Amino acid sequence: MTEPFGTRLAAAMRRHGPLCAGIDPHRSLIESWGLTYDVGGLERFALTCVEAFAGRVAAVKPQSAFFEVFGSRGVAVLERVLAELRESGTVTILDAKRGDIGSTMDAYAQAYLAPTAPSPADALTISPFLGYEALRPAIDLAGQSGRGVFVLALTSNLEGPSVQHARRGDESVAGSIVRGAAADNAAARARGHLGHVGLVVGATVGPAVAELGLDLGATAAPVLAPGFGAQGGDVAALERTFGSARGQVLASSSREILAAGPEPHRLIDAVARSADVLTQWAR
Ligand SMILES: O=C(O)c1cc(=O)[nH]c(=O)n1[C@@H]1O[C@H](COP(=O)(O)O)[C@@H](O)[C@H]1O
Repeated sequence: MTEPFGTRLAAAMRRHGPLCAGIDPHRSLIESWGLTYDVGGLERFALTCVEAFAGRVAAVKPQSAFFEVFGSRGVAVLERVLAELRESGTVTILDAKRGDIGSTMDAYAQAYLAPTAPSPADALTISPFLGYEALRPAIDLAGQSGRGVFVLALTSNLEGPSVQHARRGDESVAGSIVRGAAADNAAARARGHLGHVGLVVGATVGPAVAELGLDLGATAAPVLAPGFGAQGGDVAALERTFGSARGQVLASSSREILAAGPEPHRLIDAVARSADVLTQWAR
């Protein structure tokens, strides 16, 4: 894999619009598709998503938890999903929010981001709340392998601000994460490219980016913005939150798109509708 993650993702966003389609096989969704909530139903659901999304969307984000809930057979389905998306050339972001002490983080990095990873993704979501530098093995290995990471900064859930807005001196926790990503993307930024260290900033965080004084535009970070759709985030919310950094934003939507299933053509239409709206906004 020679081309860096940031440039591959930017090309996919230009081609398909800045939408990431999430594969979150909730029990209620599987059942609403007329499937049984078991490994067979999971597999049918997830592979239908692959059929609809592969080659049609900038990125696909399978949520690991919904596969892990079925044990090793569910993880095998996740591995198949990643393999089929990889074969189609679609950018994959595995949402597993890994974060641990550095020596353990190294094993997570080997598991998902190494050239030898058994079931690699193009990028992995990671959690910095054991300290940004604890993530170093994943950040560095991703860069070396042409892969990426998305570091949680301002999450879309109501509980996030109690940690992420906290300050030490003048700097908020989120601010220190944004500063870390900017430093790790400095070389890509100097070349005018997106870097391999992305940030997660929810589409629902409202004025927090501005209030905390975060300059996302200076980070060269791709910004994954979950919360678009089912959690209430829309284009107006994205504009309020990201403004001039809009060119870096990859909005992510799961339930709103998945509710259009099970017919693949309806999923394809749902993705196209969201991608169109986002493309108009990002211009
Ligand atoms: O990292 C994420 O993707 C994520 C971060 C965040 O702050 N909020 C958030 O909702 N997510 C994930 O994004 C997806 C949102 O799904 P929907 O609300 O159904 O679109 C879920 O897989 C969440 O785990």
